[in-house]
Amino acid sequence: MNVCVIGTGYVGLVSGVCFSELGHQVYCVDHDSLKIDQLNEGISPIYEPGLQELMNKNRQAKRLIFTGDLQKAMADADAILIAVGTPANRDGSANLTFIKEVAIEIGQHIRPGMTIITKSTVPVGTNKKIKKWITLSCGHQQFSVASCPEFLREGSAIKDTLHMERAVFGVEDDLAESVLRALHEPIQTNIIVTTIETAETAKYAANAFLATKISFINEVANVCEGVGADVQSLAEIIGLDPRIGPSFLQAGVGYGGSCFPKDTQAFIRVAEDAGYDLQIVPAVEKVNAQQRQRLVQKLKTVYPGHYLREKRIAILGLAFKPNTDDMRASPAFEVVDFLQNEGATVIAYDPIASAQARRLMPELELALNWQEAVDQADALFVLTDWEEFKAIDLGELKRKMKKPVVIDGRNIFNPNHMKQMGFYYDSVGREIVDNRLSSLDGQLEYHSMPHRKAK
Ligand SMILES: NC(=O)c1ccc[n+]([C@@H]2O[C@H](COP(=O)([O-])OP(=O)(O)OC[C@H]3O[C@@H](n4cnc5c(N)ncnc54)[C@H](O)[C@@H]3O)[C@@H](O)[C@H]2O)c1
Ligand SMILES: O=c1ccn([C@@H]2O[C@H](COP(=O)(O)OP(=O)(O)O[C@H]3O[C@H](CO)[C@@H](O)[C@H](O)[C@H]3O)[C@@H](O)[C@H]2O)c(=O)[nH]1
Repeated sequence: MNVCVIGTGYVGLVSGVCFSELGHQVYCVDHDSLKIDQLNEGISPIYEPGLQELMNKNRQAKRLIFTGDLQKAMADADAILIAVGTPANRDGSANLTFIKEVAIEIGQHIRPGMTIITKSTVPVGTNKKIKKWITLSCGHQQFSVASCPEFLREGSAIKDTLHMERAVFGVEDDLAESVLRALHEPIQTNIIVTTIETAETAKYAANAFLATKISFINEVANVCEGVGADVQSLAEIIGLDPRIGPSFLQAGVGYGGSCFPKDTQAFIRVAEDAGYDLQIVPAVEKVNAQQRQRLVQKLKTVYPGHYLREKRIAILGLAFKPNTDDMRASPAFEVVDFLQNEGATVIAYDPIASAQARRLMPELELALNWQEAVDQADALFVLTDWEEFKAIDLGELKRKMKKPVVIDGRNIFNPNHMKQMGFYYDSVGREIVDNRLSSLDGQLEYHSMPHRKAK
């Protein structure tokens, strides 16, 4: 079938590439002409494993075309996918400016029988508005709208699309359902056909639930620190119960990214508009914000008072998660800010996100590799669980650092191993090894066991 995808960001580009891989003829449109030029040169503007290769394979097969010309892209389209951004307004509600612009532009080129499918994450009622905006623009209603929310994760977006766990079709009529079925035809998956309102709300509910799991395990981790329990072992124990499940129970510095922070906020606003005051989701956000603060405070144990002045602090990991260059709402922003405000000199390294960091954090000193970042550092924070960091030679790490202090915001190292190696090591919610400081031979100014509760 002929498909037009509007927006070539993380969702639009991945959808366009994957639907062309499935055999559809796909036009991808963006109003950012630099992006379109780059794509036409065969360069993906985002880092996503396998994306550039699959994109070029389908470009060469002429199944995938990038253009800034919406009219041309829509000319023969059966399905038009909207995949533009829905960032947060100041009050947390979803900003629909891009959606409205696109709807009006679609109305200028639409032909009877076309189906407009929203992939962007939008508040309930948005597809009705899209229908209204298109109608006002084209003067008729001989088209269908549908909500097909996107559930891909960055870092595994191709796999998540080609092998999706479910496809949700929020439809208003049989035409929209048949178009969505044909679009997804080669994919073996669970298909749920429902109302547009349910599909729209399901996306927010899914993200709010996943964020809740993370904040829940982070709270449990904080309790673990007080009672001397180990959150990773605990997560395994509770995760073996199929009613709970093992995923999204990784404690750490909290969630970031372009979705959870903005979608939890938007969901709160959606509920408010519907006359319901959400209780759980605001608490999830609060725990997430607190989690970053707790991590940086851990350094106070080592360097009290004006504890960071003239200290050199290394950061490993700037992306909000591994296998992406995306830094949107990354915990790194808050951690770096905090350390710099305390007078520390911060030097960071990320295997992929450094180019983004140069743009988004121009003041931040960037290292070319982890060795350069940790060289002569008084402490190291791990903020992203890249495989590269898990494989770090701990002997080399210790030799390079001025003080062997590691605060691990992603629990990537083994606490006992770190202790044996003579590190001062703290992580999130893991058993505190009682004599972890004794091996440092007085290298550190301050020794205490802050997490053990006095009984
Ligand atoms: N990033 C994810 O992992 C993810 C996953 C699921 C859902 N979503 C949702 O999908 C939507 C898109 O997210 P994203 O991360 O891909 O955003 P993005 O910012 O990476 O990409 C959006 C693209 O749309 C383009 N655009 C904006 N207005 C346009 C217009 N009028 N015409 C043509 N192009 C236009 C922008 O230039 C940009 O390239 C959001 O609603 C988001 O919440 C994102
Ligand atoms: O156990 C966990 C799992 C994740 N995270 C963090 O949570 C954030 C989000 O991770 P993840 O969900 O893997 O990445 P996203 O690409 O943001 O994907 C989420 O947001 C997308 C946009 O809506 C949805 O499509 C996906 O289904 C949903 O998982 C990251 O900072 C992770 O480090 C944790 O701290 N602990």
